[in-house]
Amino acid sequence: MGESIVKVEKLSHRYSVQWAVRDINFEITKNGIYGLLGSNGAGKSTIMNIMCGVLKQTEGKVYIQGVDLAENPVDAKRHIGFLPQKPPLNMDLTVEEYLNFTANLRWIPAAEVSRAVKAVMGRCDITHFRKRLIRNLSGGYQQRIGIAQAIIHNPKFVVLDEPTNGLDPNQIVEIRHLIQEIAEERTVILSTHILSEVQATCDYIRMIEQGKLVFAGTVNEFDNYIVPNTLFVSLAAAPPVGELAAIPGVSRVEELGGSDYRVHFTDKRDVTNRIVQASVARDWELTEIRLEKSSLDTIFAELSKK
Ligand SMILES: Nc1ncnc2c1ncn2[C@@H]1O[C@H](COP(=O)(O)OP(=O)(O)OP(=O)(O)O)[C@@H](O)[C@H]1O
Repeated sequence: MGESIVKVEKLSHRYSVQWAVRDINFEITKNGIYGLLGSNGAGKSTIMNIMCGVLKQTEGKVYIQGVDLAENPVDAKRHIGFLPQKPPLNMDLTVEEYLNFTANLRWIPAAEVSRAVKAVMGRCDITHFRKRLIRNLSGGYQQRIGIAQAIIHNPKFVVLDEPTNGLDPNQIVEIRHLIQEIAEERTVILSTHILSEVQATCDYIRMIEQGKLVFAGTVNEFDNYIVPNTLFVSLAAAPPVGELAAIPGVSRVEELGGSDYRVHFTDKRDVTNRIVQASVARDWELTEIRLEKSSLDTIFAELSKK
């Protein structure tokens, strides 16, 4: 096991009377991209704000590189870069003015500010916009500036709260790419409520639901853990539903209207083959067959059962 990058111990947080986060424990010892996944209101921002020292927890401990965040916030924060859900941009500054300002906030020595700003603008591919007012840039570029301010002091640990939220599909691809680049040298934790976002960008998943940690592992482990168990099948020459249900391995068939069916199964590979073979043999005119992806709600329901 490598050195501890982040350790969260018995973390709980209460806003007035309601617990938003309850008894969260995890440790990160390997570099990579960690996805903090959970539906809206699950507690992701609360955990991230606490891990970055922006919100003081009700109970529990957070250690960054072994430094207790509550006891030595200045030391611990030198290792943290944070992009909150609402990027802290000053729209009336130019990109360069704003990054100079954030470099000072991050205790970069005066003699090194200009070099650090230049380096981070190059890293985030915003150098050509350095003289532009932030308000005049697109959402994707504003998000790049948000990421630039988070890494200007070269932290080991970067926290990005919903970094692709509100961006268009092209901007999402570009920001994901940038996140993957910056994660080559450091640990990144990002939050999202979109499962495909985690699958596209992350190496590891921490899943939170109703303030509790319900899964911690690699993206592959997550995909294997939550195996979909339904197929969508479309048959132009629809057979009596009993014939489909009689195929070995099929546990139940739902009629979705027209020529569409949802087939519940116990073994994916066998059932897919058998449906294709039966369709050819009996002229059912198969036009579509695909695994149905589990929604976050279904996954959460499955995880709660395990
Ligand atoms: N300042 C606050 N005062 C009271 N309750 C709050 C406050 N901030 C968050 N909450 C509540 O705490 C719970 C967790 O919220 P949090 O913002 O951490 O969730 P989230 O997973 O980040 O959701 P989202 O994706 O919608 O931002 C929610 O029930 C939310 O309503």
